[in-house]
Amino acid sequence: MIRVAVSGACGRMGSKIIKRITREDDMEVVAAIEAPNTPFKGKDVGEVIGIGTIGVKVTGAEELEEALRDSKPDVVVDFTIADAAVNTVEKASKLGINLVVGTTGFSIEQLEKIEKDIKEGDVKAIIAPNMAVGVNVFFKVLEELAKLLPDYNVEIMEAHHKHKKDAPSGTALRALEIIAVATGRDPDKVSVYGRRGLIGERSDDEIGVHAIRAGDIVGDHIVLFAGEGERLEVIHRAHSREAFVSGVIRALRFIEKAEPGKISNMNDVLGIR
Ligand SMILES: NC(=O)c1ccc[n+]([C@@H]2O[C@H](COP(=O)([O-])OP(=O)(O)OC[C@H]3O[C@@H](n4cnc5c(N)ncnc54)[C@H](O)[C@@H]3O)[C@@H](O)[C@H]2O)c1
Ligand SMILES: O=C(O)C1=N[C@H](C(=O)O)CCC1
Repeated sequence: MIRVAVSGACGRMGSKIIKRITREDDMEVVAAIEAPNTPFKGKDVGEVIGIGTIGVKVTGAEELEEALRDSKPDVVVDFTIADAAVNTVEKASKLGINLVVGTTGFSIEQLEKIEKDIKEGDVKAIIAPNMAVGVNVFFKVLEELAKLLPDYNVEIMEAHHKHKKDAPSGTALRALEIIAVATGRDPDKVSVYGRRGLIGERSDDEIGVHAIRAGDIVGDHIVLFAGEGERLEVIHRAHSREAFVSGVIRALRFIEKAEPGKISNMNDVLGIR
């Protein structure tokens, strides 16, 4: 049995991950962590998320370390916000517990700290801004297209629900990085986030990144490659969060095979080269 602690347990993703784990034969939820001083503290997480009692009480993140020591998970899954995920990685790494992190919105400094903690703890970790299988194939297609169409103008557009806190999405930022690196550009130098005013002509080098927030959109990503008289568009649309949850389950089954002390991604899980 894979013993799993879920941080962000009552959120949109955390609750769906817990529901799915309870239906799998080879894994079980052993801890449910929520925001510090959560009103759900002490309640059975199954009751809170509407699946009935599962025998795991919600713990506030102020007691994260004790909760991890007591419940002895093999893996901590984190779908929270960047600051919280950095803390999860620090505590889990110190305790030698493996990690599956789907949280997005990290700063460069936060990513450096995460990398350092995982290295020092010598734990196995899968961190990916998008766990959907289709998105990870989409990344591979983007890399190939960027090499095939190096002088086409690239624009990246993403749309998500109105509750999403970070922008642009982690997925859009990964697409930017993949396309820029594949064409020998520095993503930080060529990215242009939205456009407004008398900005002059577009340079061929730049890559535009645009974020839409509206209603209950689960997650759309559109990348267009435009040349003279034509454009090629690659689109991924998530219809349901189950697409991400399925990726989390695959990551949980893979993690024992990941390299310790290093951050693995969904390419490693899915065998995409
Ligand atoms: N990698 C992927 O496939 C993928 C898919 C969907 C969402 N995400 C990312 O996952 C994150 C969460 O998304 P969501 O839609 O579930 O958000 P959400 O707001 O519904 O859920 C986040 C939960 O984390 C809790 N939380 C806040 N601070 C905490 C702390 N210190 N410790 C523990 N829990 C804490 C919140 O109370 C909330 O219940 C976002 O960064 C989002 O971009 C990634
Ligand atoms: O709902 C969200 O928030 C999502 N965030 C991820 C991102 O930022 O890329 C992936 C899909 C859903």
